Amino acid sequence: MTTSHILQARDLWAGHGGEDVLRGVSIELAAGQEPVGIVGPSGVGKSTLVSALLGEVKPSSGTVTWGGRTVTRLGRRDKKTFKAAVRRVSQDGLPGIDPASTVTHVLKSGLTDARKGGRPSGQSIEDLLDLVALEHRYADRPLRTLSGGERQRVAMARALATRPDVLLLDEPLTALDPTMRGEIAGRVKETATRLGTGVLLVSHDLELVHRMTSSAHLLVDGEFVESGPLQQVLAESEHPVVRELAEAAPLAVQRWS
Ligand SMILES: Nc1ncnc2c1ncn2[C@@H]1O[C@H](COP(=O)(O)OP(=O)(O)OP(=O)(O)O)[C@@H](O)[C@H]1O
Repeated sequence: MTTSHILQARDLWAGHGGEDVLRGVSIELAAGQEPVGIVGPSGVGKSTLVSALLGEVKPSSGTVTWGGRTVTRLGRRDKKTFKAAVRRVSQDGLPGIDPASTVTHVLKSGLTDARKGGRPSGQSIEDLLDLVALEHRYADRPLRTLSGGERQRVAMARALATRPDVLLLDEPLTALDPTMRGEIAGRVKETATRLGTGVLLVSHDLELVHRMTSSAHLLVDGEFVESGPLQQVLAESEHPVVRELAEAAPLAVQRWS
């Protein structure tokens, strides 16, 4: 039995090269929670927040904790548990992985992470391919032969292999065409609901955020300037940057009833 912990940032200030990008962000993520979105213009710190939540960027002030422990100071054993419990899928798909690796090899690494982190996932390679609508014949394909969108789907399947408590999705489906993006988003949402995985979705794609999450934070210059159901925030906010986003939003998101 694995215990599920809360991943929490409190009054987080963090950035790069001694310069803070995030200025006092607080957020809580946990298993069983409704998916949450983060929306904001380019360069406001969305990816930095995800990196800080994973302990890759150290706060200059404030805290990021998992089950009450500081994520940058987890011991070896807790790190393995954390790695399986909190998973990221980024725009890059599968950075740092040998392009000659097969899809099966990549997915097995996810299942290994699950085992090392004490999360027996019980899923087969075929189950994982089904989650992201990839045919089973993809199992033997080397990564270098996959399209960008197919790689992103393999990355998503690998992240789901541990049945994580929290999934951090940082522009995870940008390489997919809109139809496939909608299809995979639907499957991920359904899988996350079934597994009780809490999802944080960072995206420029307002339609995707609207579709996958029930509430969103609007991040501007490193601060959450609005939070709530995306349509409502876009309709009601008087913040000038949010107004700009609202005016550029697709009609399906602008329609507020
Ligand atoms: N490794 C790094 N070293 C130095 N500066 C960085 C680094 N990573 C990000 N930054 C800077 O931090 C700021 C925030 O970047 P971040 O990637 O978090 O923004 P973002 O909101 O995710 O942007 P986008 O929507 O364009 O992906 C930017 O000004 C960026 O140039």
